[in-house]
Amino acid sequence: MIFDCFAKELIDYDEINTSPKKKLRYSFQAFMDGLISFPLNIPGTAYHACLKGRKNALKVIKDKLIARRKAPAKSEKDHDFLDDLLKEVDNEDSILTEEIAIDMIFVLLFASHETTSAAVTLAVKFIADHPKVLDELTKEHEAILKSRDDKNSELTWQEYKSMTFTHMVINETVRLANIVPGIFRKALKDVEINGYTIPAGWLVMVVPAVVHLSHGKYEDPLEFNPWRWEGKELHAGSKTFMAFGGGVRLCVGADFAKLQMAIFIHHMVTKYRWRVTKGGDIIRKPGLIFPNGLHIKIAQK
Ligand code: HEM
Repeated sequence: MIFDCFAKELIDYDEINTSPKKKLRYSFQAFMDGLISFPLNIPGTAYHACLKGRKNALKVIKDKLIARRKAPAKSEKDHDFLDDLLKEVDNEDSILTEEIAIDMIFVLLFASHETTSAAVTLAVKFIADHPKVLDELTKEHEAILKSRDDKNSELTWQEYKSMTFTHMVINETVRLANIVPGIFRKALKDVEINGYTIPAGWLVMVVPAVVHLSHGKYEDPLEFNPWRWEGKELHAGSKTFMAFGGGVRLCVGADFAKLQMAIFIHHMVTKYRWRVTKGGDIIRKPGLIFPNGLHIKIAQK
């Protein structure tokens, strides 16, 4: 659902009505599955499928771009991110080229869909497993509804900002989830660390899970305990919290992902009750995978 929504907003791509074999999502799936794999490019390997998935996805995006050049959006209603990018490509002073625009859309589709959907799925599971968390969330969100002047209003930005406990739940979910298994940096100069030297030019892979699940950094690190965030900074990365990375390369979609999660939680806890009926096992491949899905029985409150 999240992928379909993104593909529509970015390039007006209709995933639902595309034939199964041509679905962009499957190209991304193959790309993801072989992203961290032995680089053996022969048919049948995950690496080969990964390269093929990337090629197919880039072709779909390029075809969209060519088609849009021929038939630009007619009205504001039809306008999407691709139109904005093409406007920028055509700007004389711009450094953006059509190739960069295609890569950008590819990266956004890749970076956005699996991450947010895995986080939302895990939040559903964690909340179902922890009734006290559900109670606290329900209190927070019902208070928002009660204090509204206009009962028909949608969620407002101010209301979103007031969801302190929800943000604690989101942080705790992504801390345990470690959705992105590794963050990469390059040493620009020799770096001395604990008696070792990382030579200039070396690639460093930071593994957030090592920090997030460390007994030295978090008490009972494997426990889902949103209250551990009480009084702590909830909206920035740090040396002990890097679910969205950190520094200048901090995830550009972090706020958007958290907003999506908060809106989802708002509707879930104010309108529904659910319980897990099947699945919920998790494996890493290297992203989070639910091999048997997460089946829930859901009913209106
Ligand atoms: C729960 C959801 C998400 C998680 C856990 C997540 C996590 C991350 C992490 C760990 C990084 C690496 C940051 C670093 O190197 O310091 C990253 C980068 C990035 N993310 Fe996300 N992300 C999420 C959702 C999104 C969404 C919704 C978008 C797009 C709308 C997005 C777009 C990006 C992009 C473009 C980068 C590359 C930024 C750069 O290198 O400058 N992410 N994300």
